[in-house]
Amino acid sequence: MYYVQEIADSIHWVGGSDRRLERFENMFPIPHGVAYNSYLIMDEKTALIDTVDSSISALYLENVTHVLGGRSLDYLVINHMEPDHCANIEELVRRYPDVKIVGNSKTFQFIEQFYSLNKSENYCEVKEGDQLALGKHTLQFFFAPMVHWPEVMVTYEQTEKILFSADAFGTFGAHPGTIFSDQVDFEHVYLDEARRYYANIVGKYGIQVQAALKKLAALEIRMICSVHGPVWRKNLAYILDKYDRWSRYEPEQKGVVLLYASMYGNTENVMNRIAGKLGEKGVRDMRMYDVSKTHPSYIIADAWKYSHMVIGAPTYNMGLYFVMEALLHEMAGLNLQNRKVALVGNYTWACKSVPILRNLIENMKKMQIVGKPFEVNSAMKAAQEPELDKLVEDIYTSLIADGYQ
Ligand SMILES: Cc1cc2nc3c(=O)[nH]c(=O)nc-3n(C[C@H](O)[C@H](O)[C@H](O)COP(=O)(O)O)c2cc1C
Repeated sequence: MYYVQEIADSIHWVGGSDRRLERFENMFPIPHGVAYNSYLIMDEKTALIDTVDSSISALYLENVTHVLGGRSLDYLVINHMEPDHCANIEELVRRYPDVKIVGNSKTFQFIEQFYSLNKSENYCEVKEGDQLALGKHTLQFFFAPMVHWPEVMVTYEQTEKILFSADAFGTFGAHPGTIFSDQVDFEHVYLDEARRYYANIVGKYGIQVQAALKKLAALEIRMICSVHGPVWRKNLAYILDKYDRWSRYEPEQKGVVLLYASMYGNTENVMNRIAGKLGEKGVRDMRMYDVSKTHPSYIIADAWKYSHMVIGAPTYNMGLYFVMEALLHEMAGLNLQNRKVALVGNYTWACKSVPILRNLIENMKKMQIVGKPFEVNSAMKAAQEPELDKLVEDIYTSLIADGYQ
């Protein structure tokens, strides 16, 4: 049976949550599920903003039917053509054959690639800044290309001053029973997942996010309605500030992420010793990951959060341990930049891990290698203690120079 909420005068949330799906995009674990939001405006004309994933189609269509209350659907606005928001376009057109589909030229190109609608007479193409009057409400469209697909646009409702923001400001995590960010302890319930969503899905496109934020700064926004996660009606500056920081690749927090690969425990031992020594110096903000154990999306999210990384890995078949190599390629692909990085390499007969690690890091933008990379020949020996202490001191000095307290 339907479940909907009116979020503003005549504007209804008609989405839902999926807590069964193991991996979002078949890649990212989602232990807290995921929410798919769609919004229906009931005015002289009716307008539905985006749709949802096929996993919740049945509930979604009941929601839409219930709110429409026997009326027809006049407009279907497609801000984003990713299938987790578009799965219901064909069914909606079948049910409401006269519905006007509102999008830009790229939207319609993608509709035709994904579906076999053959309903171009229903297309209502908009350009940057165009307006659509529904009665009391007027929608205005702004393009946000590559946040994070080329066709993406956002829709601004002028009367209630609501931004329907597509994937922007979204997060992993199903609705916990409430749909507004101020009804939960966002900082503890959602923030880590919002960062993981941003870093892994939108992170590559910092320049484009910055351009979109600049455009939106000209609007008075009272509510942000993303297609994932909670609706923002209070403290909007909080999430806007996070997006601004994340998209500038500026660390949120001074601190150290230690990530290592290790087969027999010798690299792990050195990483533990580094963390222990940093702890003795008073560093509290540290996260340590075995890259073979933790899904890369979590490590990448923390790399986005913290200012420093220590990366350790063994040499493997004259190269770098595969899992570490894959993770660093992923980080580079997501455009992570502006971090301070210390390196640890291990080998038994010829050390390749250090030069490869150095090369991968130096090929990323604005990365700074801290201290002298520490090489372990199979297992660390007591004679290397002063050298390790020096590296730890260099990491600590760099943290303090960055303002760590
Ligand atoms: C399949 C395999 C390939 C390896 N290839 C190399 C290599 O090309 N060069 C080298 O010096 N050591 C190589 N090693 C040795 C490890 O890098 C070395 O034993 C290291 O100390 C392991 O670190 P860990 O104790 O953290 O796992 C290889 C080890 C394995 C299991």
